[in-house]
Amino acid sequence: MLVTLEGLDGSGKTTVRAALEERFPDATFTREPTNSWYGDAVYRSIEDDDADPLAELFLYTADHADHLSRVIEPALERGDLVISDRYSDSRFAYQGATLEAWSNRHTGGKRRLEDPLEYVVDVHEPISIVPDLTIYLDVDPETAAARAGATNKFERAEYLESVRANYERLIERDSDRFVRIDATRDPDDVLERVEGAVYTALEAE
Ligand SMILES: Nc1ncnc2c1ncn2[C@@H]1O[C@H](COP(=O)(O)OP(=O)(O)OP(=O)(O)O)[C@@H](O)[C@H]1O
Ligand SMILES: Cc1cn([C@H]2C[C@H](O)[C@@H](COP(=O)(O)O)O2)c(=O)[nH]c1=O
Repeated sequence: MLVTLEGLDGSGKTTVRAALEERFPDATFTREPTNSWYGDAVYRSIEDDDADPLAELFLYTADHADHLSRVIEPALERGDLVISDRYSDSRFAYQGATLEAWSNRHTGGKRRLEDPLEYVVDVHEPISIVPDLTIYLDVDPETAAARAGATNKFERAEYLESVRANYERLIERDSDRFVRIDATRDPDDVLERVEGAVYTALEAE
C-alpha cells in the first residue's frame, strides 16, 4: 500500500514521518525530492530564484520517475507499506501554481497553458502510480511560511496561498483518496489522527 504525506511547507510532514517510523518500523519510508542526483538537481533549482518553471517541473518529474523505478515499485512488489513524504500531488499543487504565474506572464494574447494543474496531472497520468491514501496536513499559508522559516522561493505566504488552492482542487476531485487533518492542532493530536487514518486504510486493504 502506498501512503503519501502532503501539505504546505512547514505543515509538519517531517515531524509526522519521524513518529510514523517508530510506529511502523517495517514500512519503507521515502521522500520527494529524493536523495539521488536527480534530487540534487531539484534542490539546485529550488535555490535558483530565476529557474525556468517548465524546466523545474521536468526536473521534479525526472526525480519522480527515478523514485518510482528505484524505490516505490520494488517496495510495493515486496508487499511493503510505503510511506512517502511528498509525492505527485506536490507537483500538481506547487508546479501548477508556478506555471499559473508563468502562463500569465507569457500572454501575447494567449495563455501558454490553459490549466497548468491539469497539464501537470496529464504528464504524470501514463507513468505514475496513484497513492492508496494521501494524508493532507492542512495549515494556513501564514502559519506554514512562519514555521518553514521562509528560506526559499516556495516558502512565501502569497505563493503558498495558490498552492493551497490547488490542493483544495485535488481534494475535491479525489475526495476518497485524501484524508484532511488540521495541522494547526497540537503535534500529538495531529499524529494520533494520522496514525488512525493509516490503520483504517490498512484494515480496509
Ligand atoms: N502541529 C504542530 N504544531 C506546531 N508546530 C509544529 C507542528 N508540527 C510541526 N511543527 C513545527 O513546525 C516546523 C516545521 O515542521 P516540519 O519540518 O515537520 O514541517 P514540514 O512539512 O516537513 O516542512 P518542509 O516541507 O518545509 O520540510 C518545525 O519547527 C516543527 O517542530
Ligand atoms: C516534491 C516537490 C516539492 N516541491 C517543493 C516543496 C518544498 O518547498 C521544496 C522541497 O520540499 P521539502 O519537503 O520542503 O524538503 O520543494 C515542489 O515544488 N514540487 C514537488 O514536486
